[in-house]
Amino acid sequence: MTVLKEVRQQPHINNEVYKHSSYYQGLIKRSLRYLSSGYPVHFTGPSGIGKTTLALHIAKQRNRPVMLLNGNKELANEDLIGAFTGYQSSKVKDNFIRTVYKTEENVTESWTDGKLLEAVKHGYTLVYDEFTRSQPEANNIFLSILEEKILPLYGTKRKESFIRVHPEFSVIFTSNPAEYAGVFQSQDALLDRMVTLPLDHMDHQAEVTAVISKTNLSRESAESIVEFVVTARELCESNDQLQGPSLRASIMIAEMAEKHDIPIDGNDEEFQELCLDITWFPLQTCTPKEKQPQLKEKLLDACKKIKVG
Ligand SMILES: Nc1ncnc2c1ncn2[C@@H]1O[C@H](COP(=O)(O)OP(=O)(O)OP(=O)(O)O)[C@@H](O)[C@H]1O
Repeated sequence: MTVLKEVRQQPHINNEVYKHSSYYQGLIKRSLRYLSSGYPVHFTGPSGIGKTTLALHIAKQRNRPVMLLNGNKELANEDLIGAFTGYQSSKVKDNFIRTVYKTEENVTESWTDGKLLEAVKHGYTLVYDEFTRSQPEANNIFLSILEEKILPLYGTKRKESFIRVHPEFSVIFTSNPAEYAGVFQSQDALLDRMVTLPLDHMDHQAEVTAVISKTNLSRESAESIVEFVVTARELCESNDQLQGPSLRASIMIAEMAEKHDIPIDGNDEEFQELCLDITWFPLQTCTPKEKQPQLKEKLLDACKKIKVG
């Protein structure tokens, strides 16, 4: 199970993108409103568009400890609630009177709280990333949390049968749409209890700001890279959620060029290779086979147009 606990050390999130975008400011304000009214928020959209970053940013605004939980198909109730993890024994030897030797041994089972139990008990903000990757059975527990505000402790051999959810506890879910491989169809009942906000790729300016905030590149360089990636994205023919190269592609090209002193110049062979390496595969996944040969040419043409300075 991949569980990362972020309690005191909150992840550093550069919020330049959100600061300068009225779209994100509105989204953040509304999300915080839903969360503070007890409704979980769910960001859904294609890979690499910034769902997790946004969820963590919003979680941080709530001024409660933030816990990040990654969905995966191995996630089980004992990871979420907790489990008895072994035995603790203590032994007392009493030889105070020489002729009398007394020993007393106590054995108790030791319990470790699961991540969800900890978050629910102490009122953390939980970011449940890619929750649809977990088995629906594991996610069922969220129904009681969201509806009855209790966390049932079934199957744990604990004396109490449930614990009450802390009033400050809240959850932000993220997911890629259900068509993605390896993702389980999420339960309707669970989706019915959250406010689902579909996200799409960032707009051009927001994407440029994100690239600048991740590198030391000039605005002009970031603009050229994003322009190329957006052109590549627009070449994508599929209507489903596999939408070609994402913001991640723009950041990768920018970081690689910066780190390895590759000139941001469409006539430079190394830069052309970089453009193709980063965008070709995601583009291929959303293009019919018969159109793929021409596509490489189109990508290269778009890359060749880049000239900074
Ligand atoms: N506001 C932002 N400012 C700067 N960089 C950002 C911002 N949002 C996202 N990024 C960067 O874009 C990349 C993708 O972001 P993120 O992982 O949040 O996307 P995602 O939609 O959750 O992706 P996936 O579905 O694959 O998990 C990361 O490198 C992240 O740091």
